[in-house]
Amino acid sequence: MASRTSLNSWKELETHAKQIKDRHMRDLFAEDKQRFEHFSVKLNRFLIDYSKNLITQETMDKLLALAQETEVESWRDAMFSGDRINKTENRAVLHASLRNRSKTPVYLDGENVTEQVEQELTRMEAFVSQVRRGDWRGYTGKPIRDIVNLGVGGSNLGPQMVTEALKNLSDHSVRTHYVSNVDGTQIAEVLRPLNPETVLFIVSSKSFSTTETLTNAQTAMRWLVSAAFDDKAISKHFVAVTAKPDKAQEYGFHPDNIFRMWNWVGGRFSLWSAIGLPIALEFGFEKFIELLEGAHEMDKHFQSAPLDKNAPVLMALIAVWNTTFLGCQSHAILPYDQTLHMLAAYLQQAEMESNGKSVTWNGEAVTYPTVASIWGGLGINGQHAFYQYLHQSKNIVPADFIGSIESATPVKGHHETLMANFFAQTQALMCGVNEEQVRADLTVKGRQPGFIDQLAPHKVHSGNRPTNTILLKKLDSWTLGALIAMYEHKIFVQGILLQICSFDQWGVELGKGLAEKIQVELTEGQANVEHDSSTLHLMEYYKRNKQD
Ligand SMILES: O=P(O)(O)OC[C@H]1O[C@](O)(CO)[C@@H](O)[C@@H]1O
Repeated sequence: MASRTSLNSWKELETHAKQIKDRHMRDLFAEDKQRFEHFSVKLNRFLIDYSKNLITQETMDKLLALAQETEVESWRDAMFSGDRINKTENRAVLHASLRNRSKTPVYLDGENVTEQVEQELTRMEAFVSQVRRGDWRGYTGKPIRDIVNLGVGGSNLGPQMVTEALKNLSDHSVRTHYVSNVDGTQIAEVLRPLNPETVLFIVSSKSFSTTETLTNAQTAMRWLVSAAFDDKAISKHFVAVTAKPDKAQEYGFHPDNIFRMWNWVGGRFSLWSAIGLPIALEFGFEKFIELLEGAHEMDKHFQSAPLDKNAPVLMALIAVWNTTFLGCQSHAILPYDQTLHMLAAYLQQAEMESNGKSVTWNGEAVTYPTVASIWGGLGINGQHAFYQYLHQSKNIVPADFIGSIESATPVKGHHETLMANFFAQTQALMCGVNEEQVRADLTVKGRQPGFIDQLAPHKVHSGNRPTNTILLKKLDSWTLGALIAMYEHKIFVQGILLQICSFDQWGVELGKGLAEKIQVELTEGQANVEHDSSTLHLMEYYKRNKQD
């Protein structure tokens, strides 16, 4: 297969990027009064405006030609129909089947995946209603009040992000808590106020071999048994979610307490599976289904909309344009919605674990920047923290601004202030303010010429800083499902455009393997002299001072 850099569209984009770098978005807006209409898409319950990027129609035509040349549509169809597009792990990529509310059959190795998903959803529904109705009882016969999810990465971030995002919709039948870190502080703090009689633990691990999660599971089991004085209490207080049910059984879980996921779901794309159990427990099964329905609507849009109106495709093209062709190295996620305070952390894993790679799917070194580093946080708080950097740093950081027309929790006088900032920021980042305007402004304010000379350069904002604006009608489970699915598909399309396998994560293995060896050396023996001198000395210093 031809390398990406040899494609006509790629070469044209490289040339075009050099030409457009000297243009300012301010002028592009002045030249095209219809710019918003040209560069925005309206979807059911949300709108995406990508007009505040350094693009023209020519740019979009060339980017769309790249999508054609890289056969985005046939890759997309291959994914939905269960082809093994995760080549390095020889796996299908079927997370969209988890929310296939149309229930169209999808076959993998002769088995109907849709049927398997429906069966597991039925089991989840029964379990959720048992727990929420108070029929699932703990070892002293009391109903469950607190759910503690033990999982890390994809087995934590998705459910926790969604739980936080929908917090205001909880009826408080149960409360969910999350423990992901193996640092004992987290589990100790979470368990401290809880009553073992009324806690249900979910051990969430696709592989059921993640040390951090299994260490937390052991601690939680000890905590429970030391209160119940009976190992049998475990089956009333522990369920597992995994793609390796045999391992969970070996660990002592009864088959009825094991919820299934599958190898064809990547951990970071798994919140739609039983990994989302904490969401269903806290908000009810109906809300969980609404989340799936919103995502399914996005799947249908992704599958059917023409490329130039296709939200995930457009978002991916813009991301590749900014990162690969214009050289921006990071990307900020800036929600103006308190409930989305974990979105940046969630997307960090989704995007960076998927596309943070430097070989193509053929194993050749990539010669172009792939994915930006993803970071961010609540917009309004960021304005008083890191936005200085966004506005005036030498580095250009493209950003996604995400806000809602209706507040999730209306409080008189708050939402307009929030949204005024939301709109002001993308305008300021795009337009900036030049020295002439700064001087004129200071003069009107009656400042002395000497003072103006001194201050003016500091007040200049170059502008021309790219942003996407995503405006939701209201953050609810349906819209959230659609939003997350949009980002998932964006990440996938980015991978296709860049010739990267988005669904493996080999880069996490080296450190994991080393940690296993070092843990033995820390607990049982000497540090291996073959470590580099920094690691060796750090370990020795650690051991010496720990003993002292
Ligand atoms: O669900 P598991 O198998 O415990 O894995 C947790 C996380 O660890 C990773 O494998 C990275 O180490 C992620 O991809 C995954 O989401």
